[in-house]
Amino acid sequence: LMSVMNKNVFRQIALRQEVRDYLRNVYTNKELVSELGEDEAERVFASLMSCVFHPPSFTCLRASTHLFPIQDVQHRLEQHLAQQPGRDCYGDSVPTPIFRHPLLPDVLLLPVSGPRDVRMQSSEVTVGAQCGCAVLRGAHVFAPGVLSTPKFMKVGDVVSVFSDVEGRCTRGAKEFQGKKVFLGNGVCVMDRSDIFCTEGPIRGVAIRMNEAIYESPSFDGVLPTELFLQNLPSVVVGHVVGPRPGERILDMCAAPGGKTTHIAALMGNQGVLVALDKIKSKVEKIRQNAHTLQLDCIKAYCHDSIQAVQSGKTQEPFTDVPPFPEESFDRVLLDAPCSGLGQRPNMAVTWSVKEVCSYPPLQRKLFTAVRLLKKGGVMVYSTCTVTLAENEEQVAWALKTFPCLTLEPQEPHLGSPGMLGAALSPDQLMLLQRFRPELAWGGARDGHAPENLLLKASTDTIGFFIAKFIKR
Ligand SMILES: C[S@@+](CC[C@H](N)C(=O)[O-])C[C@H]1O[C@@H](n2cnc3c(N)ncnc32)[C@H](O)[C@@H]1O
Repeated sequence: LMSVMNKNVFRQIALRQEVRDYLRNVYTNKELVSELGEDEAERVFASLMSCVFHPPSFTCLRASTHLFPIQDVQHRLEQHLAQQPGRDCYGDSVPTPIFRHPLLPDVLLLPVSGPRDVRMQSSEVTVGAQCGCAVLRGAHVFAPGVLSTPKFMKVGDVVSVFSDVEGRCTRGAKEFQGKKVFLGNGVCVMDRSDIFCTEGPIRGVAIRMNEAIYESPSFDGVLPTELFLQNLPSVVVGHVVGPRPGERILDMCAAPGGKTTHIAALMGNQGVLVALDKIKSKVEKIRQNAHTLQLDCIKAYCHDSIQAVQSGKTQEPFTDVPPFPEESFDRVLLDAPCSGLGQRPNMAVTWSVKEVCSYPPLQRKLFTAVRLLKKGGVMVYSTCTVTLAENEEQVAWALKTFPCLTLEPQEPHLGSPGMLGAALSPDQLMLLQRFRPELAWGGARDGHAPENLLLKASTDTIGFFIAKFIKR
C-alpha cells in the first residue's frame, strides 16, 4: 500500500494549465518536431515534467581549493559523514560514498538515494513548498517552514512530513487536506507551541528527518569554510568564465554569491571581482559568503546592473564602485534573473504565463554587460530555466543586436548542445551548453550501473543554460 501511495504522489510538477501548454509548445516547436518527430518530442516533454519533480541523483559540493587541497577536504568530509551514515533503498545503514568529478577539479559528489518506500505515520505535519524541496535534498525541517502540525504535537513525537503543493495551507493550522506530497518521517525536536506561539522570528530545526523519501546527508553549517553546496551546472559556469589572477571581473547578478565566490577562488583571490545585486539584504549574503570563504578580492554593492554604465562622455577613471566607465572589465558574468523552471526538485510553480514571459525583456536590459566589457573580453550568460525565450532566443537576439559578440567554445562542456527552435545554426548550437535532465531521465526508480555514475552526475542535474561570448 505504501509503495502505491508513494508512486501516486510522486508524479509530475504541478503547473497552471497555461504554463504547461506554453512549455509544451516550446518542446514541440516546428524545428524540434521535424528533427525528432512528434512522438519523441512529446516523450521528451513528458520526461521533463516528471524529472523536475525529483531531486538530481547527486549532491554537488564545491571544495575551497583556494584554501585547502581537495584530498584534505574530502578527508574531513569523510570524517563528518562517518557520524551520519546514509540508508540504502532497503533502509539499511550504509556509509555515504564521496566521488570526485574527473573534469571538475573542485567538485565532490555524494549520491542521493531514493525514492524509497516509507510507511506513513498517523500524525501529519505540513511544510511550505520551499522547505519541502530542501527536505527532498537532504535538509531537516526548519521551524519557519512549518505550516500545520497536530494540536498536541510534542518533542519526541514521530510524524509524517508533507509538502503543501499549491500554497493553500495557512500557518498554524492543525491539519491540511489540500494537495500535498509525502516527504518522509521525522522526530519532533520542538513542541507545536515552540513553533507557533513564540514572540519574534522563530529559528532552528523543528523536525529531524530520519526516514526521508530521498536520502542525502544534511549540510547545514557543515565545514562552512571547506565546502559550498552548489548545483553542478553552476560550478561549470565558474570554469567557463575562465577567470585569471589579477583580472578585473564583474558579476552583474551576484546574490547570494555562489558563482562570485567560485570565480574569486579561481582568481586565487587576486584582482578585483565586483559583485552587484539590486536587493540590499541579498548583498549582505554575498559579503558573508565572501568572508566565510576568505575571499577579500570580492567588492559587493547594492546596485541595479541595468544602470551600471557611467553616463555622459567624460568618464571617471575606474574605481571598484558602480557605475563604471565603458570597457572596464576583462570578464563579465550575467547569471540572469529567470523563470527558474529548471530547478529540481520542484513540486509546483504557481506562476502565470505572463510572469514567465516577464523575464526576457529584463534579461535584454541586462546586456548592458556588453558595454562594460573590454574588447577581447569574455562574457558568460547563464540561466537556470528551460524556455527558449530566455536561452537560445536571447543568444540569437544578442548576436544580431551586438555584432561585436561572437560565440565561443566552452570548457568544460558537459551538457547537451543548445535546443532547436531559435533558428540558430548547428555550429552555433554546438557552442552552447544546455543541461537537459529530461534526456537522461528514465524514471525515478531508474537503476544505474556503477560505471555510469559520473555520467549520471553530469546529466541528471538541474535544467540550466550557458552561452559564452567574446567581444571583438
Ligand atoms: C539567478 S540569481 C543569481 C544567483 C547568483 N549568481 C549565484 O550564483 O549565487 C539572480 C539575481 O539577480 C538579481 N537581480 C535581478 N535584477 C537585477 C538587476 N537589475 N540588477 C542587479 N541584480 C539583479 C536578483 O536579486 C537575484 O539575486
